[in-house]
Amino acid sequence: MSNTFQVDLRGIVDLLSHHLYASPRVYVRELLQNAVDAITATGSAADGQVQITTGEDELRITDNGVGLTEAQVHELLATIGRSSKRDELGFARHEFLGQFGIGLLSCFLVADEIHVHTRRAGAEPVRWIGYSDGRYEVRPGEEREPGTSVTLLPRRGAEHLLSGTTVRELATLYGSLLPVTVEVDGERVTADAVPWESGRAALYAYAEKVFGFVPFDIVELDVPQAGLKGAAFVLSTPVNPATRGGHRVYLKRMLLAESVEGLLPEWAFFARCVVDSTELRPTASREALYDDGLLGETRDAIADQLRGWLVRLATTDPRKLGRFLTVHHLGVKALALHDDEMLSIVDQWYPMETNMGQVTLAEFRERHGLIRYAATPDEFRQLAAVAAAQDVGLVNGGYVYDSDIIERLATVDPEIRAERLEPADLATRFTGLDAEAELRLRPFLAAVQRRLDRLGCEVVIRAYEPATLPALYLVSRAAAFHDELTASRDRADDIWGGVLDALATTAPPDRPQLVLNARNPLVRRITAIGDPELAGLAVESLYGQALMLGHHPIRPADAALLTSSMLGLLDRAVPGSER
Ligand SMILES: Nc1ncnc2c1ncn2[C@@H]1O[C@H](COP(=O)(O)OP(=O)(O)OP(=O)(O)O)[C@@H](O)[C@H]1O
Repeated sequence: MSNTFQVDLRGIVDLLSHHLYASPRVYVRELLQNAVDAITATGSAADGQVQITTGEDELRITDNGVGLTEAQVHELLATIGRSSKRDELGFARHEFLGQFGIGLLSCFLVADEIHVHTRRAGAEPVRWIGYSDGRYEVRPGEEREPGTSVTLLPRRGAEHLLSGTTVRELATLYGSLLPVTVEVDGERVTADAVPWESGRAALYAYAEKVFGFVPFDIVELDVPQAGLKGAAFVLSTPVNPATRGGHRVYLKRMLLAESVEGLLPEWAFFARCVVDSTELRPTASREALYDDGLLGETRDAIADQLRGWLVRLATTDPRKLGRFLTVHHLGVKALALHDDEMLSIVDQWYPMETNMGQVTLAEFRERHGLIRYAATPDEFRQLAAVAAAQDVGLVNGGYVYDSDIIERLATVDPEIRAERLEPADLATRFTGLDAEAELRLRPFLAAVQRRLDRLGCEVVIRAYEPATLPALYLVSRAAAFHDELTASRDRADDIWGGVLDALATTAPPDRPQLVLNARNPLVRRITAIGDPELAGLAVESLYGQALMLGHHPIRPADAALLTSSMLGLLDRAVPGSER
């Protein structure tokens, strides 16, 4: 025995109201959509008129569309899931907004009765009344022009959803770009033109009004395979790339939603779009885009257009690109750690701080071959001038993400070489003195070494540029670690002190170095004075100055030394004897 499924209308309405549609307010959209489809079916949308009137007891929407015959009323209005908008094979017909045959049911979210008064040209007028409990009646209708009026009698408690203000607001929201004329209580809610066909000035005004910001720039979007046109507004203030921005999407000129995701690739966090598409498909609730192959292609095409904008900006207006990166660099760089395209944009266009000025990594590679970088701002400050004087290019990798970006570039592209420069590496580039000079300076070095021994520092003398720099304090990473340990040891109690001592003994023995510059005139004079006490005070003072220059931490012992050397020098410098 074969039977037919029975459908419980209350169950269906409950399903729609609580699970399919996010809000009962969608009923206005569904009614508008039916009216527009009925007009589309006449083939002359330009003359399409949709009038909505609101009142105490009812809401009415009238269209001059195709209307329905009595047979169609039975077949289409009274059969859930039946739609005139599919072809014989059951596929959605391209020209219509609706496709599922359930939209009208959404009216039961706000009304207990739906009255449809309709006439098809050449047929008799019909009146259909549907009740939320699943009954319906069909009777002959009063004379009327071809077209349809749908009247809703509000459910108790839902009256506010049918009020003039709410309906005007909803009709404007969903329908303002529709290609027919829509009026609510005699007031037109449809615009004369879509924003992206109204010129750039109109687009700027649109962004400000609808999105609430003046865009940094506007990129016009055109994806023919999706019948998509629109605009991307580039944000003029930084945003967190993790907060996914939504886009305003229209399908066949009807608003799908104000905050649609998935239209842009993740890296395009800096843009908000408004688009209209004739080919992209909605989900059944019409609140999101159906994620199919076409959406993927569209995303790729929009990505290309945004990338094209960035590249164009780089060639036509690099200063503007610079401004863009100033605003969005944190986001752009954060994404560059995961996204190869962003990585390449950063590589090509983002100027980084180097000891040769602000240059992009791509330019830097061109000039220096290898990307040498300092991993912290302190290391950079220590090394920048000296490295520049030696003609060693150095990037400050100390800003957020910069070192990681440099390292990732080298991982992604085997052609790119990157190397972290350590202060100690620099010492190997300094020139040693000739044997005779070494011999001559030995007593001097031995004397000053004795004074600096207790600070754990080794004094050496080398010739290097710039000659204006008298001394450098160079710490290798291992030595820096060792220094931190000693500083902690000084502060720790006995138990921890023991542990730290054990660690310290395993730390490599390379001590921080105070490298005096044999090319510096002051250093030359210091090494030549016969007075060992004065020479000692001067070197201690240079030690303090080198510490500060490199932004090294000043330990209590360093501070004490600085004070005593300064006072000692003053004592020597100020003439007169104690009274
Ligand atoms: N104003 C109208 N004029 C003419 N026919 C209409 C009108 N409103 C509804 N209909 C007919 O009733 C059918 C069912 O409408 P309903 O809104 O339930 O579904 P749909 O529009 O086909 O699809 P969807 O569920 O995607 O909105 C429509 O396919 C259409 O044939």
